[in-house]
Amino acid sequence: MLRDGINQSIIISGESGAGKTETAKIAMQYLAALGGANGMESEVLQTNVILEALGNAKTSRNDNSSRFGKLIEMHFSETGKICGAKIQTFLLEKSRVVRRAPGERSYHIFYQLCSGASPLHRKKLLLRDANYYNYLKQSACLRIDGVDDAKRFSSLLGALDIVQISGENQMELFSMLAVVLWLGNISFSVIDNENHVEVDSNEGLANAAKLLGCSVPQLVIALSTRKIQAGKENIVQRLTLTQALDARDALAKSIYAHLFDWIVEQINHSLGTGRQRTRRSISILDIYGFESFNKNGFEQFCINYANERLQQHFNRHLFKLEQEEYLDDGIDWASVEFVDNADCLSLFEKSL
Ligand SMILES: Nc1ncnc2c1ncn2[C@@H]1O[C@H](COP(=O)(O)OP(=O)(O)OP(=O)(O)O)[C@@H](O)[C@H]1O
Repeated sequence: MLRDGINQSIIISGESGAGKTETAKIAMQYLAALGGANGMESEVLQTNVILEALGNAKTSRNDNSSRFGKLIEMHFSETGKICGAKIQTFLLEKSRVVRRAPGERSYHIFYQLCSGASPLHRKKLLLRDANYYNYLKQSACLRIDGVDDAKRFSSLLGALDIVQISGENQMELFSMLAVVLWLGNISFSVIDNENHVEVDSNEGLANAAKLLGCSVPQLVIALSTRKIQAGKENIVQRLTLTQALDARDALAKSIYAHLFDWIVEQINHSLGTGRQRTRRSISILDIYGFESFNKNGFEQFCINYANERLQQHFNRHLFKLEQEEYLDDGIDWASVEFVDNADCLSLFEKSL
């Protein structure tokens, strides 16, 4: 980069468990050692701790599997010292927050928070142990051998401080995580023979509403009814049990995905603000591997197709991919929806 004045990129690809994330970290550590001078390098390295807590999880293949793609752009001064960085993330696996295969875990941060939060945090967040929450206990895997979640939580707090996420923002982050957990404990009762529901009045409902800053009736309306416009009139309809469970899970996934984007924004703010912007950069791309499922050819086709198209995405920035869960066969795998590109969309639809 310094010799030729040309920016460099390192693309790390491979299937899940191949070692992409570890390799990316080693590459970052190497660049930080070469270009370290003003403390910025330790900020850049600490971003890994935060992003792994929020974006990595135990899967059947890898105890620390990245469930998102990451592009980190490290900026250097004329003399080759790190002077800033920018992170872009892609394709967070949202469905993991509400559902996953047995023996796998949700995102590390939930277990870290439940086992490592201080008594004061626990009180403010109305927090219980991980095995109290349906979203966490459903896959019958709360711990990872050799991993101390409480210790990791303490490292996470240190990293959040180093990256200059304020105490107030840290509390907001933890509150929203607690909301997600309490949402999973909200249940519904069927009240008629058309399967319409009302929300059970339990502590999940009360705590989620309190942490969200809304009233219980407001949350009840949001989770159990929908508004339909008929002419000039708004008609409120009760949801069926399936619809209400979907609405609850969609809210949990959406909060988590926004939280993830928000923390990346905060990190970028901290790594970029007031620092010297240069044109010299080395980028490291770490994109997670799609697992291979041998159920049928169509799934394999989608996985291959997605991988191929992902490469093009990063090369040409032509279209946007959005991860969606593939619901109707009960398998929790990542299908891919192509957006903003008629070509890809029509090919994808044809395959369906
Ligand atoms: N260089 C290395 N030295 C020691 N162990 C490693 C190294 N690279 C990988 N491993 C081991 O392999 C495991 C999986 O590596 P890693 O998480 O980097 O895979 P990955 O390709 O990023 O997987 P995924 O796509 O699921 O995120 C690590 O947790 C670690 O135990």
